[in-house]
Amino acid sequence: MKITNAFRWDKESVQLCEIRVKEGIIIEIASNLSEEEDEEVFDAQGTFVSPGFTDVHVHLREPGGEYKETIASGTEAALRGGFTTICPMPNTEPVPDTVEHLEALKEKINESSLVEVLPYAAITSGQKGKDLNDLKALKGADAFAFTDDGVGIQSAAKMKEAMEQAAQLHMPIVAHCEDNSLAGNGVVHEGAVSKRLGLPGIPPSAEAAHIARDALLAEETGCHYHVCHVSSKESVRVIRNAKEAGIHVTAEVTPHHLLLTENDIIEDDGMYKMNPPLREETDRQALISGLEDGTIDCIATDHAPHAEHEKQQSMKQAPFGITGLETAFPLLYSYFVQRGSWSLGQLINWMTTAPRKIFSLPKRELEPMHPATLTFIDMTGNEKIDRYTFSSKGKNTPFHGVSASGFPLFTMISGEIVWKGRQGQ
Ligand SMILES: NC(=O)N[C@@H](CC(=O)O)C(=O)O
Ligand SMILES: [Zn+2]
Repeated sequence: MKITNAFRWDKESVQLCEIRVKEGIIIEIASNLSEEEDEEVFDAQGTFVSPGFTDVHVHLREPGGEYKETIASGTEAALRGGFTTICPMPNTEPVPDTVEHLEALKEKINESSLVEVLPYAAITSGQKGKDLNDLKALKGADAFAFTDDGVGIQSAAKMKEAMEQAAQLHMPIVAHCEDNSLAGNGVVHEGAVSKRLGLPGIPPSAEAAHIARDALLAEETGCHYHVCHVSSKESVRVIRNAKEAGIHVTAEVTPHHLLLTENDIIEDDGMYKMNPPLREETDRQALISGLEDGTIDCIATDHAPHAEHEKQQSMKQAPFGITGLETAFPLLYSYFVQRGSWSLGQLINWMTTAPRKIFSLPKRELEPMHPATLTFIDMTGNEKIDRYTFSSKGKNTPFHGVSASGFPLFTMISGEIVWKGRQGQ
């Protein structure tokens, strides 16, 4: 197959290109490729082509929470957002905390996923923070990495034990950093908005204290420690210091923490409730500079679908989380790339190469010998985000009605167009 009329990021600028694909693999890329007899031609219609995005932090809810999302609906949302590899978190029912549970989950994934799905296994039994799982056996059953995301591991001793074992297995420990004794029953950032709305707050130290503790444990044990959804300037500082000390720490940031602050919360509205919470403008700026200077390694959506009746409640009642797969690229492209803060190359790197490098996944570059697993993005059109058109069952986004460019037009996996939903919409 010859892909024509596509633009790509070529070192410093966007260039028109043609891509030859044989048996699902990219074999040639040039501004003009020769004609081959009887070759199928795919007209990319002037879209921008990128390797499919990788998201190392999503919630698919299956098994146990199928009313919020299923593997089928979540992976369709991934395709629609341009993601071709996603890593679901283990806060499901049951939790993938045994080989049996993980195997059952992998079977469900084989049956219904539309993209590559690499599931995490939990660190502790039932994610209760008490009994360590058989990490060696879970690695043997292809766990992507270990995490109790959704909840922080409260005991430092338990975290150390997990890291000791993970280090021996050369597997990362991925952490939702939250000290419950500091977070309490908080629902928003502890600050102006928690005061104005009379809601219990979550101080930044609830996150940063865990990161500091765990960075020391990672140093002691030699474990690779990855921090989920960093939200505060204090956390960025702690991670920067840890990296400077040579500790193997990596970190991710979500689009919503890069784009929103507590000031976007006008009233007591469950749609703005997420964990960690939206913080202050100085935090948002620290996250942006942390990403730009390499303190934060990659972007992950923390796609957290919930049912409408759950999110249309007040802050105290609604569950934490917002969806992200179908809005991540357009929002970041429109806000940071179109306005000139980032190059397209930077954004693509944080959503493709960087997350794969953190977790030593096979590279997916726009280069010969790499799989033709590609996302084609419409860079010129502009449309309003409409949560009712989401493939995800979770319509819970605070970005409904926001105008953006950069929506994927089609997604290709190993040379096959597997999604072209936006055509003619
Ligand atoms: N981020 C959230 O607000 N919620 C996540 C849990 C998590 O990632 O911590 C969820 O499972 O809904
Ligand atoms: Zn989390």
